[in-house]
Amino acid sequence: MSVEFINIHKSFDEVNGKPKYILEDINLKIKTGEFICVLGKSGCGKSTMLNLLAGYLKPDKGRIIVDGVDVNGPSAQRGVVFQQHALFPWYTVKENIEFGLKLKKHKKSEVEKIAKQYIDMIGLQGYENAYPAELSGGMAQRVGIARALVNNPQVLLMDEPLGALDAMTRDTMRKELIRIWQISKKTIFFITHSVPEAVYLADRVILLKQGHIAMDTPINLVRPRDIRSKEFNEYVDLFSKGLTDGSNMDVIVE
Ligand SMILES: Nc1ncnc2c1ncn2[C@@H]1O[C@H](COP(=O)(O)OP(=O)(O)OP(=O)(O)O)[C@@H](O)[C@H]1O
Repeated sequence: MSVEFINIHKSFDEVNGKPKYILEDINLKIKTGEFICVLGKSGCGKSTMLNLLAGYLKPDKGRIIVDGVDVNGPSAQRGVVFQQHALFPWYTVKENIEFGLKLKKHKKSEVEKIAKQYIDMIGLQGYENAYPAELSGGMAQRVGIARALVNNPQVLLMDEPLGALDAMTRDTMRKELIRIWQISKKTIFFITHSVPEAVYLADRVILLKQGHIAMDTPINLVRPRDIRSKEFNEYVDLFSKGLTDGSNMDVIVE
């Protein structure tokens, strides 16, 4: 599904009777199946953009259009994965994945078949009956991703989904995510603080700065990407410079 932000303005407060815009005049077109990474300093409005697209927030002005239809609230077409995977601790891996489907009143045999398909996709065969407390952070996050995928959303919204993981697991999960994306062909809107993560994952990087799109840059590198290559690191330098402007930075440059 394609996504379009048109003239989006969003404020939470007013200053001297005027809205204090967190996002101001955001215009962005995302193609079906495109992997977009949004980079930006803390507080620049990344999550606000994601929450608007998810339908959790309403813009002051402007429209968000998904495949020709205005976003007016949350929809199963748009699956969300957060940094904290929010699994039900009292449910097993299989039950957590089945939960969303059960709500839609599928047949039991169908629910089991779909859950199995997603357990295979995330490589957790053998852990079907494990509880979240028995899983590593990376495994739990994979369950979180499967739970978002199970309703077959056409757009996947990911808010720092790998942020809480250690460096090695994070690296594995990036590769895993590319594999899942290549199989499922979803449109992905992915927020990160990590410049190399954005360069590794994205078809296109959007750099947000003080509520504006400061850069909108395609990554012209074949996959799988070599993080040690000169070209990869030229992109990392480009976005790092774009973010810092010589000022104090809170960006991870691994
Ligand atoms: N519900 C809300 N009410 C009031 N202010 C809010 C609300 N949500 C976000 N803000 C403010 O909007 C600004 C942007 O927040 P947002 O969470 O979008 O930033 P972010 O770029 O995702 O930051 P981070 O990288 O730290 O998650 C911040 O100044 C934040 O305090």
